[in-house]
Amino acid sequence: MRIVLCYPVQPQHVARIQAAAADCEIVDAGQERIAELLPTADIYCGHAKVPVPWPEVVAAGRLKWIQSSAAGMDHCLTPEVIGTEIPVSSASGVLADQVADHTMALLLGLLRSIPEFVEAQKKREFIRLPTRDLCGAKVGIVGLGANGRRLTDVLAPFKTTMIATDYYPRDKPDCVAELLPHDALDQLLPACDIVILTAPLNDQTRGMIAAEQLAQMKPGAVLVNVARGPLVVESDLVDALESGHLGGAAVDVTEIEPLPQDSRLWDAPNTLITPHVGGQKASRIDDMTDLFCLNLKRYFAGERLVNLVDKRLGFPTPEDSLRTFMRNCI
Ligand SMILES: NC(=O)C1=CN([C@@H]2O[C@H](COP(=O)(O)OP(=O)(O)OC[C@H]3O[C@@H](n4cnc5c(N)ncnc54)[C@H](O)[C@@H]3O)[C@@H](O)[C@H]2O)C=CC1
Ligand SMILES: O=C(O)C(=O)CO
Repeated sequence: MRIVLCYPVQPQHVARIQAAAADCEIVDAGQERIAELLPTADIYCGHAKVPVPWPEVVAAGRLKWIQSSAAGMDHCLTPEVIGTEIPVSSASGVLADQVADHTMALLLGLLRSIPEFVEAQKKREFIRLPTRDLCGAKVGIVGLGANGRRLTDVLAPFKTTMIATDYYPRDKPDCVAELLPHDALDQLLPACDIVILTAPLNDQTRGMIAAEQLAQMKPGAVLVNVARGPLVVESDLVDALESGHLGGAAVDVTEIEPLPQDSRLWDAPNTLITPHVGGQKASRIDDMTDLFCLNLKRYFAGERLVNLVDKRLGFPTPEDSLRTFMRNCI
């Protein structure tokens, strides 16, 4: 069997994968050779950022399992892959701490006017500027998976009131006041001072925040997107910021990445943009390799994969999540 890798492994990671899959040939394709080598894979672990010939890969009939090295599955859940029996597992949970940290950095930076203070600092100006409070705010979280749940832990001490929506509205964390079904967005939006997007990108969520939803948000409310850019219709977001209806936006992800030089978002008022770094983490490759090795052992033992994705939905069910696996291990 041949395992093809497309995440930035080093020799020690390859050695660990080899130990977990003794009889397999391991090929580190990297981004440079993934399009060429994926059709030769029995098992694929990675996140190709270049176009991959999925119809050819599926037609070759060789691929038996995809382990994504990303939590977002939009890079590999093409119609061809969804239409096969090939199991797909996600990296959900591996980056949740960092995405929560980054969300807090964006949110607090925006509310406490940090970019304006940095600008003033550069000019050696010691001036007071208006700031806004996180404490006491009503925060809506759209998507209570690994990232959304970790974010509720981190937000809890800030004396906010949290409400959330999720596709599986169960196991409400104690710190969340209300957990609503995914189609109750029109209840969440008008109620919140801050709305944070942590849902996956799929046919249902693409463009879920457009002019109509932005108009439902409270005047002065803030939108934070740490999920995927296409959840939001970016031109509508810029309109809502320019009109002053929204009080600000913080985005780690944009419709097109890198954000095009001529995008209106660059100049939108009260907007913080980071270049999709929410999941950056010192131990990311080590932790991803841990998850892959765990799943390799389970795969060869004929056991159910951790983070097995429901391909129809595009994310793992709560029962298959890494969170449930970890809870059952304790
Ligand atoms: N900014 C970054 O660097 C990162 C971004 N991400 C993005 O964040 C997303 C979420 O990551 P995880 O929490 O790990 O995924 P996850 O798979 O653990 O959770 C997704 C959650 O969203 C819920 N959901 C699905 N459709 C929904 C809808 N229409 N409305 C509300 N909730 C819905 C699901 O029930 C699930 O609980 C990923 O799909 C990925 O696109 C993930 C990691 C890093
Ligand atoms: O894991 C993901 O989906 C990411 O976006 C990481 O950068």
